[in-house]
Amino acid sequence: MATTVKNLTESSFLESIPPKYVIPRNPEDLNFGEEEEIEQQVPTIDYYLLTSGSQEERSKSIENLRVACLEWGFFTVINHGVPESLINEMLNLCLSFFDLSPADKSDYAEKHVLSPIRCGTSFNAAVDKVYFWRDYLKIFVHPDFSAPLKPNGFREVAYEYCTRTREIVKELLKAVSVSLGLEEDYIEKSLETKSGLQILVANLYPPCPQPELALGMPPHSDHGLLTLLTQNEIGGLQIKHKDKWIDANALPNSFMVNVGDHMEILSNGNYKSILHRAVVNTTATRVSLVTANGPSLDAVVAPAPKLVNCEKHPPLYHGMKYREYLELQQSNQLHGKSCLDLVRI
Ligand SMILES: O=C(O)CCC(=O)C(=O)O
Ligand SMILES: [Fe+2]
Repeated sequence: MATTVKNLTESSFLESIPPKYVIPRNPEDLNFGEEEEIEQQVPTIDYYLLTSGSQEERSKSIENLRVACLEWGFFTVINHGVPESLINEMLNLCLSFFDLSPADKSDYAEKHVLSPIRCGTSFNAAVDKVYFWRDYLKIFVHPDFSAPLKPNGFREVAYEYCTRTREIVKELLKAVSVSLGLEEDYIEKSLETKSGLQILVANLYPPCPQPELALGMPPHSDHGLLTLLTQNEIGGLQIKHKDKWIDANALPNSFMVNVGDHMEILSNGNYKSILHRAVVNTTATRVSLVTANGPSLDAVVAPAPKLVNCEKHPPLYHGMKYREYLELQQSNQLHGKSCLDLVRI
């Protein structure tokens, strides 16, 4: 297995990064390190008002969600009801997983991209031309729940965490359906999200001696419908908004949510998946905790017929089975929206 970033940084004192981690700069990264401070404008969705508010509050929240998906592809969810203690426990257990010995992790190391438990470094070390400053653990947690045997307690806490976040996604998907002018249960029914794929991803970004030369994750969009992200107190997520990279600074006890490629396809391009990346820093280890929430693996995802009208709104994407898309995206280098480009008409 390729050396993890954690081992690289802990085994000796590093003054510079190995050449394999130096990211070639391209014009889209010109403002690297000069991100605009406009995080206060990132839309916020109050989950309590959306799900338990009055009819008027729900309608207003759905309208906020529509604008967030349309103009940003990204929003922050507050008042979601998941206890902070559960989130912290999950973050700590992920850190403990990365601390396990190589022998304890070997069963999961660099497995096939559709294996239920997989850990490794970079994005896909077998194909990455440059390595990213990131180690990861990816677990399929729905419709079948998997979990590593160690550390102790991981299984129980992950089960609870994933159940709670899936409930939030279910409610958000209903609201997104309505915001697109579809039946409330349209996404649930057409993409069989009751048996939808949920993947829990833990990302570890150890301190990096030359953060301006490396990236934790390259610019990319996510597969699936909605990705929920939380992190320890260290920031690093950036989103591309109106052609500029901006820091996505989390509000306390919130989830950052991004629109995934399959939402873009289903909405026939009305809601675009958002490009994002992770930057690293010299001083602190960052851990981010992601749940990727998608259709059923066997669902064929295509634009909703109601959003297609041959003259004004022709279909913009071919249908493709989610399993095939996922395998394609995860097996190749992660690069912008290159996977989505393959299904664009
Ligand atoms: O750690 C982050 O901020 C980004 C993680 C991410 O984009 C992903 O896991 O897909
Ligand atoms: Fe992502």
